[in-house]
Amino acid sequence: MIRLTAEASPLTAALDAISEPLACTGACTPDAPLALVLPHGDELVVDLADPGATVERLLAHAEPAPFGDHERTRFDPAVRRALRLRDREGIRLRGFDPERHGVLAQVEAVLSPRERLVATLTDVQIYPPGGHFAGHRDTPRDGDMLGTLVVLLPLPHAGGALTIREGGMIRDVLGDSSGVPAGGEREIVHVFKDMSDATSSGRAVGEREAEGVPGALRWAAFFADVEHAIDVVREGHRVVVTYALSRSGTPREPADDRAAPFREALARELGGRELLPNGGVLLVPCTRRVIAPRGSTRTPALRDLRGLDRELAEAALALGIEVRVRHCVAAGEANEPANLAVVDLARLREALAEPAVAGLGELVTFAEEGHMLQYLEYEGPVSSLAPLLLAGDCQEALLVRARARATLVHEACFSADGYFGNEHYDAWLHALVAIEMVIPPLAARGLAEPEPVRRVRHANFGDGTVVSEQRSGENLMLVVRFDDGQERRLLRRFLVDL
Ligand SMILES: O=C(O)CCC(=O)C(=O)O
Ligand SMILES: [Fe+2]
Repeated sequence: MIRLTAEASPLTAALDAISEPLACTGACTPDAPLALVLPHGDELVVDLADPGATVERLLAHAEPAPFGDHERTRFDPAVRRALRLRDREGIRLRGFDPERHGVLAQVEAVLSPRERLVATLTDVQIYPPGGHFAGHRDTPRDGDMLGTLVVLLPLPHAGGALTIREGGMIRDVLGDSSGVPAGGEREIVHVFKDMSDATSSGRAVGEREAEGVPGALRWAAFFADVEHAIDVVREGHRVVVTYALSRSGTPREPADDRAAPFREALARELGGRELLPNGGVLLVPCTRRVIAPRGSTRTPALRDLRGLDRELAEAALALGIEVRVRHCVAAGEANEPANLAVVDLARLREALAEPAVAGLGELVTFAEEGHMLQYLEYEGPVSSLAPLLLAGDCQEALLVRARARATLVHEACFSADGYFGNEHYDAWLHALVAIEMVIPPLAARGLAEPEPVRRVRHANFGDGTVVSEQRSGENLMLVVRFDDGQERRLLRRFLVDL
């Protein structure tokens, strides 16, 4: 029977205590008059004294911005109403550079502590009054994409907050230019209410308040697979410069060892008898999706893991444990059926990597000790959560982190405004994965097998369990805990084996 260690386990407790931010924000001051330098040399000056003329200049070079609806590029103002500069390739923002201003280092510290990032300017977007962008994830451009950096130009506008959502919470990360405080959160109603706790550790961090600094640039960076949206702009024009953040392959020295509490808890568990005594797989669903090549059955590599997921895998490796990464499908958990997410199978199929879709079966609800577990039957070329849940006598354990649970459940209950990309997808997809930690049996961990339980019977005291044996001269004495709760020391010959 699967062991659900979601609540009680010291391992889940250690995991859930680790903070795992989805985003970070900050502000900085330009070091030259701001201008967008187009590839052929034209400059679109950002004149803070004359925002109207600035916007006119930008609009003269703009075209409607589309969005990605799976493989299609679409225009629909109900989903996205925005413009973008036509000459996006090779454009530069004079007065600001993510590396030079130290923004990249701040972003790395939060989103990629162990690998340097590269920022590539991808878009300049103009949200006019009424402009907005519905909830979406940023379409992977390649396997190295990690996140998105958004830099808000200091032009006056109201509304247009950038919000990120995961597990049913919306978090404001970039308010409007009047300085709506960042970090506010409100609940959205159409997804799991009871998942709200699961997101509490996902604070946007690092906000250095830009208020009072005229012309300051506010920025936000987030993992590309985090669902985010731009609220309706009520007044003025909201102009942002966006950068793709990609892994560079250059290692980085992390300031702190975030995974240490997990590594220490796992080391303790490995030294005890509770964790998978016969050996087995400890399955840890990931919080972040990985980017998988479309149509490929390739097993994701450790390096494909993002954020804390990778650090957890490395923590297990450091203890000499074999670690693998596998695809998985959505699973949900609740204490009563009414709280289970309504899984929209059609939408879920669309969100999964293609090889996984063929194997999707029926939605199954599973109850164990008053706990409901919902999952999808799955038979496919890549392994998933479902066969694990179906295997009655398996020695595997599922370690559901609060944050990963929110991710998995959220994946299964998309909002009414859909699941879009910021461009159509082509070769790459976001895919849900889990880390498999292969736990050796007790003997291989240097822990002897537990003593077999020995039961005995006494004519007067009834049945009991042998606690220890003692020699007393010629006599063998047994200490027996009888079923009445009493422990008695008796001569061996007055006891019969059961
Ligand atoms: O405008 C923003 O703040 C972000 C834009 C965005 O989400 C995108 O281009 O994908
Ligand atoms: Fe986006």
